[in-house]
Amino acid sequence: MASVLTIMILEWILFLLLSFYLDHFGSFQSGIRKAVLLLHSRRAGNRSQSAQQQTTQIQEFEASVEMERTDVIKEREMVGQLLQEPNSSYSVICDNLKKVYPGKDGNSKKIAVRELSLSMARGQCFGVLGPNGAGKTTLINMLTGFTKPTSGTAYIEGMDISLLWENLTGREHLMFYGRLKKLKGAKLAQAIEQSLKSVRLFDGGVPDKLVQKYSGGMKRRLSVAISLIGDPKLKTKYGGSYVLTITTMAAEEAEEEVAKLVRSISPAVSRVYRISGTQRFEMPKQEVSISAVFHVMEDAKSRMTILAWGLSDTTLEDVFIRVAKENEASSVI
Ligand SMILES: Nc1ncnc2c1ncn2[C@@H]1O[C@H](COP(=O)(O)OP(=O)(O)OP(=O)(O)O)[C@@H](O)[C@H]1O
Repeated sequence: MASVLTIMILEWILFLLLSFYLDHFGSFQSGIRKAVLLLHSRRAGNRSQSAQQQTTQIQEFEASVEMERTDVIKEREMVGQLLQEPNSSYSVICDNLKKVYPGKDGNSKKIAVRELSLSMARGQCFGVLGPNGAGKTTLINMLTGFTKPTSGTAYIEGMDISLLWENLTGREHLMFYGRLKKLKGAKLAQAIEQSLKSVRLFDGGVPDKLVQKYSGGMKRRLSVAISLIGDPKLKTKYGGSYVLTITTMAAEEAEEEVAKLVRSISPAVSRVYRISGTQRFEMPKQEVSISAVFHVMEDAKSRMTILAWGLSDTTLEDVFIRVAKENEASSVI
């Protein structure tokens, strides 16, 4: 009888401890993680750290104990190898790239990108997939210099991104990317000037200001210039056109007459927009001669009221509007 009672008391103590443990730490698996983490943070003398820091540590710790997939391990090894023996057929190499955003309004810090290592071969089309919040934008922003990595770095054509960006001027950025695209000397200088002008960053000493002094909009315009400098394939495909802008009275009849007139120059003309009497048209260069446009416009001016008109080459803005329109159309389909 005494031994039965002893066993019951022991069981009672055991279950009491077990229920206390589960109540405190949740499930077995996460409980073990948290318990180890708490132990770890206590050892490190972090008793006074806030709950916010603890949450971030939990995130990091859980990430580190998760088993890495074999392809991820292989990629990491590959990057290690490439960093030791540089290979020019890889144009982008990310080496343990990490981004942690600081916590705001009582929220904990956010690990957006966790020690990402990967290599992209030159000419390779590389897709980044992931659910909302997976860190795709943050990765691209780090690679394009809009966000500074918290740790780790990336090499683009062998150049370390952590040495760039905020302490360079707009002109220096374009010089860097122009050189990546094999432009040199006068051609490079010309391409830089053109790019800066096309995104309206040329005047007022703006090209020689540090990018850290640029506003958000100026940075975005610089990134458009960067993406197009030296390799205008994006621009040639969408930009092999003249742009004709004509302003008449804002009356349907006058506007339609102008549209008819412009279509007589080339059937492939397309109207970009029509706003209060101002219409913008695009005409494929191979089908239109500048002299024909002048001829038609002079004739039109003698017959109707043309308040203003102008002919120009496609600007980056036109290219952007066209690409955005095509995207919009394909997403509707
Ligand atoms: N500036 C910021 N400050 C704090 N947290 C941020 C900031 N930018 C992004 N985050 C957070 O970092 C995580 C990754 O965001 P990111 O925008 O990189 O994801 P994404 O994969 O591009 O998402 P989506 O597919 O929705 O565009 C998200 O949880 C997001 O809330």
